[in-house]
Amino acid sequence: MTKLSLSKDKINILLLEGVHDNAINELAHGGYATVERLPHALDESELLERIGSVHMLGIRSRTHLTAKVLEAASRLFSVGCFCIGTNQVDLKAARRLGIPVFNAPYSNTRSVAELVIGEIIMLMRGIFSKSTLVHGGGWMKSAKDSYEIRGKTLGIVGYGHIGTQVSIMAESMGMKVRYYDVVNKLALGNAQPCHSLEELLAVSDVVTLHVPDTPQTRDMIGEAQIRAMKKGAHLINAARGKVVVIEALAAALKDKHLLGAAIDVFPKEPGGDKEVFESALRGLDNVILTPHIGGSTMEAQANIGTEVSQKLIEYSDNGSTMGAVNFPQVGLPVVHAGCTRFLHVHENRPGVLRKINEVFSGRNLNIAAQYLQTDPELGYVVVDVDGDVDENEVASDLRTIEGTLKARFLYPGKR
Ligand SMILES: NC(=O)c1ccc[n+]([C@@H]2O[C@H](COP(=O)([O-])OP(=O)(O)OC[C@H]3O[C@@H](n4cnc5c(N)ncnc54)[C@H](O)[C@@H]3O)[C@@H](O)[C@H]2O)c1
Ligand SMILES: O=C(O)[C@H](O)COP(=O)(O)O
Repeated sequence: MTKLSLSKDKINILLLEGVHDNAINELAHGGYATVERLPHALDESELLERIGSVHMLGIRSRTHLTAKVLEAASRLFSVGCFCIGTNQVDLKAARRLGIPVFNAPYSNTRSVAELVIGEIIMLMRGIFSKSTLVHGGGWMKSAKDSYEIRGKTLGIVGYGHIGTQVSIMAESMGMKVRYYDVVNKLALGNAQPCHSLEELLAVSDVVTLHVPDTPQTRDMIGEAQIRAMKKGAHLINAARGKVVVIEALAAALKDKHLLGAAIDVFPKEPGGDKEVFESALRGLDNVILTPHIGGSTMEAQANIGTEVSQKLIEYSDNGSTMGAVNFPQVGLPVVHAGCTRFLHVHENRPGVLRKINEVFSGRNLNIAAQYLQTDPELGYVVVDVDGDVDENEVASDLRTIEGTLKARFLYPGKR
């Protein structure tokens, strides 16, 4: 019979991209010691080779989990993105396969916000080009194109976790803050909303982007938007690379329409540290280029390591999907004493719940507790059943119900 649940020592965990030690420690503390950690990302073919034996996978922004990889992941039951962004995962495919995806929605927020604040000052003082000149033995003592940030206008596109942090810090340093968001957001401090992106671009001395990668934000800052910015303004992108059309930005920097830019994320980023970084921005004056390190601080990585592994453990131990980005959210108490917990993920269609209950009533099993959460497409049911029960048999029957995406029980050792 197919094994439908495993003891913790048989749960294979693969962590990619140098996830912090805290993740390993937290997992070990939770009883999960079969962990392999690699310092780098894997490409699609490497993932396809290895994914078949993995039960829990941890990645950061460089690992792309395509539908093809997820479909080959026959044992995978959860994914942890040890970062904020989840656009590198085909979330719909993961849902369809009954795999919840977790992330750390704000553990590196402060790190990105601090980097942006530093960059605003560096850009407006032209520090990067001046420093490069001095490194080369040059000397150019001048105030030309050097400005205080006090009294200048910062335009924030995307007033979410990071955007609002930047807003508060920038105001406390004397900047005026304007922001644009597609959702109505509470203005913090004296920040003022703009009715359109165009309005924000026209009034800002520095524009900083903090939107996710979505079909709506792809190429959001192209030729027309860059030319709509004030002459002599600066652009910062520490959000996602595909938001800015790099060639249009490079042209505007070359003809001095913009005086500077700080770019941390790129439409095409090297797959590893040994790959050469190619970009039209390389070598341009007063352009700070960083290798996607907005969230790469010791503090952020440590916090993320703990936060995401806790979510993976909760789901594995308990079935809780709180914090999953692609799944109905079910927060669960510990399993009722003397009970077995079954987890069932299914397409949200009429009759599934009835059939699930029939599997238990048909065996004269008493349901001690039941938790259900659905969204328009997906249903997630957790059932605690009293007394002696042949877990493998019940789980097998649950799997035969039409519309089932995943069914398993919590291994007795986990209770
Ligand atoms: N450089 C890095 O290392 C790094 C680190 C952390 C996060 N990030 C990226 O930063 C981005 C923002 O992160 P966050 O935590 O602030 O996210 P968030 O979800 O808290 O905020 C994003 C905001 O953008 C708004 N938004 C969405 N689409 C928009 C549109 N078309 N126009 C205007 N506003 C729009 C949303 O309403 C939301 O308020 C994400 O893409 C994340 O992946 C990068
Ligand atoms: O989404 C994020 O949190 C950032 O892009 C950071 O990603 P990283 O963990 O790959 O540095």
